[in-house]
Amino acid sequence: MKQMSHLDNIPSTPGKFKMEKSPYIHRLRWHSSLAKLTFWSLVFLGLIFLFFFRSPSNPLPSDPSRRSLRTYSWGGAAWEKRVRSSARVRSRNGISVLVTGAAGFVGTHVSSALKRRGDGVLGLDSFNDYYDPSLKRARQALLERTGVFIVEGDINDSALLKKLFEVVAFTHVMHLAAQAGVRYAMENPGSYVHSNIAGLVNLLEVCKSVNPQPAIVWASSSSVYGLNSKVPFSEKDRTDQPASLYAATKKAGEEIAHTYNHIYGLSLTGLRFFTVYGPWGRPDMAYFFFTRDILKGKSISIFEAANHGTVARDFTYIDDIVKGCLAALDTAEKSTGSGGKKKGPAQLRVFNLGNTSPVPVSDLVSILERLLKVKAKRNIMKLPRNGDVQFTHANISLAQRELGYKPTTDLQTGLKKFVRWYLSYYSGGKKAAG
Ligand SMILES: O=C(O)[C@H]1O[C@H](OP(=O)(O)OP(=O)(O)OC[C@H]2O[C@@H](n3ccc(=O)[nH]c3=O)[C@H](O)[C@@H]2O)[C@H](O)[C@@H](O)[C@H]1O
Repeated sequence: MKQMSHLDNIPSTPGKFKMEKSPYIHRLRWHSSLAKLTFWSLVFLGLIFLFFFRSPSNPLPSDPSRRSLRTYSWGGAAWEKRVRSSARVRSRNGISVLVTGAAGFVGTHVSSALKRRGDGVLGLDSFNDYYDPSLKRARQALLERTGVFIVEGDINDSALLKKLFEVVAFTHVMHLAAQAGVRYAMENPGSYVHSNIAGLVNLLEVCKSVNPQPAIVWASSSSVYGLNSKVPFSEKDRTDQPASLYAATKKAGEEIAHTYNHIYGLSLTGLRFFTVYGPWGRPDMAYFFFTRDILKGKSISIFEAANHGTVARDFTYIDDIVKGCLAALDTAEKSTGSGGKKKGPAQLRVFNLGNTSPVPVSDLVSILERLLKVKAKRNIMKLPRNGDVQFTHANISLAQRELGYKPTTDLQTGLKKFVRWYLSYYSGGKKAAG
C-alpha cells in the first residue's frame, strides 16, 4: 500500500500533480497506475522472453538488416577435414586462399579459377536472400564439383573466422563478401553497414591477429568515384563525393584498409570493379533483369540524364575481372605484422579493374535485342535520384603496369556468352549451364 501511494504520488507529467485534488480522481489515478504497472510489467516480461527464448535456428533471412541474428552450424571433425581438404595446395608455389562471398558472382568465378590452377581454396558465404539464393546454391554445386567447399557463415562471426585460421594457415584472403547494388542502399541501408563496414572490420581484426597474417585482396567499387567528372577515372582522382550509401561504404572500406595497413602491417589491395557482367551473374543488375524482362515481353526502364544525356557504363566481363583478381593475389606482398603487432611497412594498393570503353545503356539494350531476337519495350525515363551516377570510365594504366591487366572482351562478345548461359540455365538446363 505504501508502495502504491508512493507510485501514486509520482507525477506522470511534470506540473500536473498539484492540480489533482478530488479523491475520485485519486481513485482513478490509483487504478490507472495499477493498469500501467501491469502493462509495463507485461512488456518487460515479453522482452525478456524474446531475448532469452528466441530460437536461434529461426533466423530472419528476409530482413538483411537483422542478419546478425542468423546462426549457422559449423565445426566438428568431419567439417574440419572438409575445410582442410578444400584449402590444400595442389601445385608447386600454390597459395591457400580464403574466398569470402564464394557463392557470389565474382566469388564463384575466382574460386574456380584458383582451384583450376592448383591453389587451395576455401569458400565462405552467408547465402543471404538479397537475390534468389537458389542461384547461389547452384554456384555452390558447381564449385563443389571442382573440389571447393563453401562454409556457410557470416564474416561478422569472429569465432568462425578464428576457427578457420586455426584449421588452415591461409596465405591469402580474397574478400568478396559484401552487400552489393547501388539502388538497394536506399531500401536497406543497415545491410550495407552490416556487411561492408562491420563485416570488413571484423575480418581485418581476425587477419591482423593471426600468425602468419594473410595478404588481403578485396572488392572495392567504381562507384567510389561518385560525382567525379574527370574522365577516365584514375586512382589519383578524388573519391570524396559518393552518390550512394553503397559507394560511401566502399570508400569507407578503403580508408579502413589504410588504417589496418598502417597500424598492423596488413598487406591490402582494393580492386575497384567496374560493372562486372557475365554468366552466373547477379539478377539485381540491369543487363540481367533486362534480359529476363525482354524475354517476358515486359517493359524495361532505361535511364537518361538531364537534356536527354546518355547514361553509360564501363561494363567489364567477368573473365577479365578474374584475371585481375588472380594477378592481384599473385603480386600481393606478405603482410609484415604478426599476432597483432606491426613489424614494418606493408603493401597498400588500389586498382581500377574496368574495360576502358563505356557503352550507353541504350546500346546495351540494342545488343540484347539482337542476341535474344526480341524487341524490347523501352520506357525511357529520367535518371532517378537513387544513387546512380551518369557514367563510369576506367583508366586502367596502373593495373596494366602493376598487374599485367589487359581486358580482352567487348560488350557484344561478353553478352553473347551471358545470353547463352542465361537461356541454358533458365530453360531447365540449370545443371548443364557451365
Ligand atoms: O561498378 C560498380 O562498382 C557497381 O556496378 C554495378 O552497379 P551499376 O553500374 O549501377 O550496374 P547496374 O545496376 O547493372 O546498372 C547499369 C546501368 O543501367 C542503368 N539502369 C539500371 C536499372 C534500370 O532499371 N535502368 C537503367 O537504365 C543504371 O543507371 C546503370 O547506368 C553493381 O550493381 C554494383 O554492385 C557495383 O559493383
